[in-house]
Amino acid sequence: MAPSTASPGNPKMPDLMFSSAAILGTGSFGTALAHLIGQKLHEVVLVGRDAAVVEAINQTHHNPRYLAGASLPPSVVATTELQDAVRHPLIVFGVPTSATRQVAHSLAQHGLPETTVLLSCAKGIERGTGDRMSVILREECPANPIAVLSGPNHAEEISQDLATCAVIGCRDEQLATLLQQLFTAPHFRSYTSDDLAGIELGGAIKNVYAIAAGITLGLGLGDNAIAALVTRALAEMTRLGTHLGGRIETFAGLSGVGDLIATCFSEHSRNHRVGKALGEGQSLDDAVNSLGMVAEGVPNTLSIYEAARTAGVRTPIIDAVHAILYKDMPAAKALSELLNRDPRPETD
Ligand SMILES: NC(=O)C1=CN([C@@H]2O[C@H](COP(=O)(O)OP(=O)(O)OC[C@H]3O[C@@H](n4cnc5c(N)ncnc54)[C@H](O)[C@@H]3O)[C@@H](O)[C@H]2O)C=CC1
Ligand SMILES: O=C(CO)COP(=O)(O)O
Repeated sequence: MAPSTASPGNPKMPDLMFSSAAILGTGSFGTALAHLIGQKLHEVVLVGRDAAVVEAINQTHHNPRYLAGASLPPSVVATTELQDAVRHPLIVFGVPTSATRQVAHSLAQHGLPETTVLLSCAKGIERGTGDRMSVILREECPANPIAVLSGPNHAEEISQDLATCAVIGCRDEQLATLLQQLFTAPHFRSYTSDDLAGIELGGAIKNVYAIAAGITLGLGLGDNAIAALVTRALAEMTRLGTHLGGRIETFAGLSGVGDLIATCFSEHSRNHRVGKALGEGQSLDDAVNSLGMVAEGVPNTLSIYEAARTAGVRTPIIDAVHAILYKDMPAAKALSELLNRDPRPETD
């Protein structure tokens, strides 16, 4: 690996294009990102905890367990050793939100250099603290430059080189531009922003609405119902997200309405699939177990519901999903209660 050098202007900033990277998490998104940036870097190390998945990646350059359609370039190697990540100038977090704090803590204990850039891609907030992932990374690795990436980015489509866009959130403009260069490909366009809160909150909150959209489908409702749901979900996401620190325009962007549309209308979305199973009458346990992958909206319905209650923000759709998932309310009853609330103006 040719390490990046530090900029004389900013000792924390690599002034060259990244030469290599580590991606934490050998799941769907980690694999899709390895496919994407593995074509641009001469070394990408995928770090996973499952030895069988790691071995399959190294032997076949595919990940049949999580993303069967993805082919991985020769630059991508997998390992179970977290220690291997710390020699790379960029570490991408592709583990679920529930694992981010513990993984970041372990990294810090493995001698993480202060110049290493940490890029969070997980979509959720921490239960109990309500912390966004970039806040957790700041707490666990206080000296490191931190950025986030989000948008309508189904792993299945990225790994097939199907076109999409993402937004990279970073307060350091120079670093944002470096990351934008790395996450640019003929089929992948990146934008930059300094609104980390807005980007992360949009990505987290939309997962709850993707479950709601799946429930709507599972209940056999039509296109009008899903369109109405997504529209009111955007209003609710914006109300809650701005209250929690995001900027209003960010919720109208890729990580807000963009990802909301992608997950509410796509069968690729695991959250959507869980919702559909619930709408069809399956139990939450059965729906999650048959998925075999992370559906962030399931734990995040709890963490986001709690954050909304603490903030005192009105969130009827999140409350309805919370009641279906965690209070055994039948989906049809939750829908009826949502529709029969007191009338109100559209824009208050
Ligand atoms: N799959 C997708 O299309 C996208 C996913 N994301 C986000 O990326 C994050 C990861 O999701 P996916 O890759 O889709 O999930 P996944 O279920 O496909 O894979 C999760 C990976 O994380 C690992 N993992 C789970 N718990 C762990 C722990 N405690 N410590 C270390 N590793 C652990 C698993 O072994 C697995 O390799 C989520 O926050 C998700 O919202 C973001 C954009 C798109
Ligand atoms: O966030 C995603 C696409 O942008 C993936 O959504 P799911 O986690 O619901 O599959």
